Order: sequence, then C-alpha cells, then structure tokens
Amino acid sequence: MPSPPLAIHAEHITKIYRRFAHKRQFATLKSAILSGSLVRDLKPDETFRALDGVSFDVEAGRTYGIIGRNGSGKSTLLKCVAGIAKPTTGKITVNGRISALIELGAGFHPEISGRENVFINGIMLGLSKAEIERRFDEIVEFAELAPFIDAPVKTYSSGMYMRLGFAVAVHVDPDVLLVDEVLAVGDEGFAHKCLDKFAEFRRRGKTILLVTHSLGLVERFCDEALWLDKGKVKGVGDPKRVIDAYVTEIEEGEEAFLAAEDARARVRVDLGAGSSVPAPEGGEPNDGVTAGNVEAPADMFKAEAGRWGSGDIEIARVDLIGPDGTVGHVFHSGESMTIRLHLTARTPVKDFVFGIGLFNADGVCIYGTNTNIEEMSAQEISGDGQVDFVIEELALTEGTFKLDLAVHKLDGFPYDYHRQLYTFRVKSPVKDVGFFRPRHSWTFSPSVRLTQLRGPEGWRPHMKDDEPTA
Ligand SMILES: Nc1ncnc2c1ncn2[C@@H]1O[C@H](COP(=O)(O)OP(=O)(O)OP(=O)(O)O)[C@@H](O)[C@H]1O
Repeated sequence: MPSPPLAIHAEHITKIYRRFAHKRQFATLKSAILSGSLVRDLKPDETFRALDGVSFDVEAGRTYGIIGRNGSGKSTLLKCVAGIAKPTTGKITVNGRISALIELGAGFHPEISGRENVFINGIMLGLSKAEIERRFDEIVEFAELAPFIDAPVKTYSSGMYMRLGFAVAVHVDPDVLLVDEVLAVGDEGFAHKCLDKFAEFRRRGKTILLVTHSLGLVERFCDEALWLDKGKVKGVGDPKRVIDAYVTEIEEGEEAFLAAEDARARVRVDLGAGSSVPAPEGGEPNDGVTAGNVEAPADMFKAEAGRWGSGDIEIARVDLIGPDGTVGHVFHSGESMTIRLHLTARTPVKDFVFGIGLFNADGVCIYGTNTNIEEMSAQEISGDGQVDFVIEELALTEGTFKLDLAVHKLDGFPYDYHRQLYTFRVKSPVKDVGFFRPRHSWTFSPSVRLTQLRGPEGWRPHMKDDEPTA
C-alpha cells in the first residue's frame, strides 16, 4: 500500500543560537572599540542548541501537536517549519501553502487602519488583492472588528490586534496551518471560534501543526504528538501515550522540587532552634531539647513557616502517602492521601490533642480540625507512636497546598507545632477553579444536549474523530 503523502518532512534539524550573556559593560563606545571588539565577549559556551537533531514527518491532513516545557524549542521548531528561522543544519520540506499563526499581527503597521493592514498582511501571506477583497468582510466579521476597521491599529487593544492577525491568517486558506499557542489570544468566546475554525480545517483535510501547553487540546484534537525536551525529541506517537509520559515526568520534577522545598523549610527551622525562649504562659519551661525554640507568632493567620513547642511530645517526621502507599508530594484530585505523623513522647503524657490545618498557597485556611473538636478524649501517649490522618478523597482543585500539624495540650499549650512546613501539590486534568471541588454531577433535560469530552476520571479516552464542542 503506498504511504500517504507527507505535508511536512523534517530531517535532523539543529538550530544553534548564540547567547550574548555576561557581556562586559563599557563606559563608552570608544573604550569598547579600544578593548578589541564589541562582540568578542561571547564566551565559548554561549552558543547553545535550541534544536538538536529533530526529525519528524506529518502526513497530509493530520493534526500534529508539539508539547514540552518552556524553552524546549517548540516555537523555534515551528518557526523553522514556517521559514521564519533557518535551521543551522538539517532539512525541512513543506508541501503546500503555509499560513503561520505565530507572531500574530507581527507585520501590522500601527499608524494605518485595520482595513489597510488586512490588505498588506494578506498580500504578505500570499493572497492576491482580488482574493483579499473577496474575503475581506469575512475576515472582519471573524475578527469582530467591523466598528473599528477604519481606525489605526495603534488604537486597538492587544486582544483586538491578535484577533485581526488570526482572522487574516486563517482566511489565507492554507494547506498547512502552523499554530503557536494562539488560543491564549482574546477572550473565551474568541478561543471557541478559533477551535471551530481548526475543526473546519481538519474536516477539509488540511494539515495543522500545533504548539501548545494545553495538553487537553492536544489529546482532544491531535492525531499525533511530539514531545520536545531540551531541543530533542523525547517522545512521538499517540497523543495520550506521549502526554502521559510527559505528565509523569513533570510530576517527578515537581516531586523533587517540593521535597527539596520542604527539606529547606525544615533546615531553616532547625537553624532557628539554637536560642532558648520562655515557655508560653501556663506551660512548663522550655528546655530546648527537641522541638524548635521559635516563639509562636502572635497572628496565626499571617504566620510564616516555623516550628515551636516544649518538645514533650515531638512530631519527629511527617509522611504524605498516596493511594499506592508511596510517600510523595504530588497527588491527584479525587484520590486518597494519608498524613502520617511519627511521634516521640519523652515521658508518658495524658493531656494531648492532635491538630491539622490545610492552607492554600496564599496561606488561606481551607480546613482545620483536631482530635478535641472531633470529640476524642486523650488517654495516654508514651514512647514512639504514629498517627494517620486519612483523607479518603482529595476534594481539591489543582494547586499547591500547605499543612499545619500540631500536638498540643487541651488548653492550646504547644508540645510541637509545625507551621506550614509541608507542601504538596494536587494535580487535576479538570481546570475548574477555587480550592474545593464538591463531589458533583450534572444532569440535563433531553432538550439540552452536550457531549462529554472527558472520561469520569477527567482524562477523556482518545477519540480521533470527535470535533470539539463549545
Ligand atoms: N532569537 C533567539 N536568540 C537566542 N536564543 C533564542 C532565540 N529564540 C529562542 N531562543 C532560545 O531557544 C530556546 C528555545 O526557545 P523556544 O521559544 O523555541 O522554546 P519554547 O519551547 O517555545 O518555549 P515556551 O514554551 O516558553 O514558549 C530558549 O532557551 C530560548 O531562550
């Protein structure tokens, strides 16, 4: 069977940029010239590979997503395909007319009207004057700029500017459409219109190369995905598989970062544990043996991370444990999480309460409870022990959260108070807002019809032939 025709063939693309970092500052142009050169200050390591041996093929009529972290080379790759940047080595072949939604409105002239800019921009993108005239009304209508089309574009807001650029670019009727994160353009209504336009392109058998950080969009829209990492191809193939591998790697990175953050927070606290402070009123003298000698802040709502208490009962270690029993810092919305306190009581203690506070990244308390509030009566703790606080379902939206953990007397006297020393991140494929996600469902009468794009756990199974719905 003959293989389908290729719209894009990229072979071993390398793009080397020079970086002009650490250039010496000269007081005058003369001193620069006398010193030898204005540009000889480049250090040998100041060239770097934004793309390093990237090869890929896109069959005609396919939608192809490019994902990767900031600075991984996605835009550079798209610019090379568009011909805006020239690869240092390698070869790119594109079959058909290209339109690039990259630097939208880059060719606009601020002093002249939107109308004149549509013509200039259209001609730059390869349309004839007659073709632009034919499509002019459609372009302006799409951009929703009819009342402003004769005003100079310097009077447009940045969203209006981008909308006009987008409208011209999509009305060029390209065979290959290159899209770089343009859905961030304009308001939500316009983003839906852009998606509809892409869907129309797909239906008409056009090829789309899409760079985006929206993994949901790649999964929903693309036939294939390519994952760039530090300028190299790290994965290519079915979008779901590539995205899963990418997300796993991101989470591993976040995990390491949060673990280091927590360790740093505790080191700071330990360093602060050298000086003795008087015990809080009504408490025993603080001998400074275990828990940090940091005084409790007057205002707990504004308090920074810290640790204080007499140390009679010490929270020696805290583990955050996921549903599979693994200790970590990155969890998923809807899954279970156990907060495990490893304790040591120097002598048997009969008066104790365990408490927990959950805060968002801005320090707003989302939830707090303790064993006294929940009407548990302390009997005795002695030696080493363990307390598990089991959250059966993290009913939280995506975000970063912090924990207060404490053991204190019934009257509040602290044995060991850990103030926001533990950070964890909740990941969620659903981008709802706020902190708290109540367990919920939607129901619709038969006259209201919607299509469920995602599966019950958030990630919708990959279905190639779906079109997006608004
Ligand atoms: N003209 C340039 N001169 C020098 N360095 C550049 C230039 N353009 C891009 N770079 C560098 O090349 C690397 C890749 O940049 P690129 O914009 O392609 O990344 P990206 O994956 O699109 O990032 P993002 O997701 O943040 O948009 C970055 O380190 C960037 O600083």
